Amino acid sequence: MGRLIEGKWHDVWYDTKSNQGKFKREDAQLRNWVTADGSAGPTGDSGFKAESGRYHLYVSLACPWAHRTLIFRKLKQLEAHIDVSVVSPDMLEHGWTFDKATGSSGDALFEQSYMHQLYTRNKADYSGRVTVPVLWDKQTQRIVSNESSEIIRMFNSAFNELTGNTDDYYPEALRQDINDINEFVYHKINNGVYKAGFATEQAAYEEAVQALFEALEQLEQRLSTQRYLVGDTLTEADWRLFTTLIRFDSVYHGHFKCNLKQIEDYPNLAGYIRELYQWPNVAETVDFYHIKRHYYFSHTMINPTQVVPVGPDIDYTQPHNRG
Ligand SMILES: N[C@@H](CCC(=O)N[C@@H](CS)C(=O)NCC(=O)O)C(=O)O
Repeated sequence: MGRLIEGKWHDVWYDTKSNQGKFKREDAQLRNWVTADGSAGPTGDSGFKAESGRYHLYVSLACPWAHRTLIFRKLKQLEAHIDVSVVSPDMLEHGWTFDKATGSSGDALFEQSYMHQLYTRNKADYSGRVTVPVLWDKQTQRIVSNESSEIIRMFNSAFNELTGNTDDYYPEALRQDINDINEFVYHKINNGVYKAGFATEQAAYEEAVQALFEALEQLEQRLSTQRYLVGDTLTEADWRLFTTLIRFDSVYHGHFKCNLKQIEDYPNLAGYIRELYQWPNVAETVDFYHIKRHYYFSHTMINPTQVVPVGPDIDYTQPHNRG
């Protein structure tokens, strides 16, 4: 794990010392948008028109943020239009790699060894973390975006004319409600598990775990009276929650010490993740080998032996019993 400083790779862990042992996530820096006509999106430059074969998606199958983009690629039938490279689950001194011997598909575009080389290809003197997912533009040879929440919005609508798929996971009428629940889920759950897992002081850890489990209780209640996070419409908010919940019992519960309960202990949440897991084409985006291997093997300051646990053994194909 490390970061680029003016284009040079440095192998450093997150700095929690200056922040009372608390993990603080940095904002993604590369924030352009693919749009149907190539006009500028809410941020960044124009010139990224939705075209078949023009964009390439770099992901880790372990990463919950990258996982969102893989799900949207399936839901919106973009497989024929956007190809993918998968990094190795092992993220050690070089950060994300394309080492085929340890589970990467290889870098389909440039046959590079390391993800940080893609960032310096985009900007030679780049400074910042080298994260996945990344959406790359083959035409301008630039990174369009390294922010998953925005990549899924592009996938949701920009390519509709190409695919003919007009399913909408961010419908106009529900946007305020979706934004509100996203905000809650992001801070308390998606990033909440990381705040617990990467905390380096007891108080910081306990604070994060309390907030996380209070939030899970609230979601369990919410799903007792409605099918999805925003009423009875499945939206992006559900997919954003799903990628954290599906990793919870396998890695966050043990590795990140989020162990007051498992998701399996919450009847509504347990049924809900099964329903989403069983959604057409979604199960094939879930790879528990990459998920467990990445966290337990890469975070050597949390798990120095790098031993990956065998369990838990959970059947997500069981009936979800949600009507
Ligand atoms: N805001 C980003 C966060 C992505 C992110 O943090 N990805 C993790 C993998 S789960 C990563 O690449 N971490 C490497 C690092 O922080 O150095 C997004 O949602 O796309």
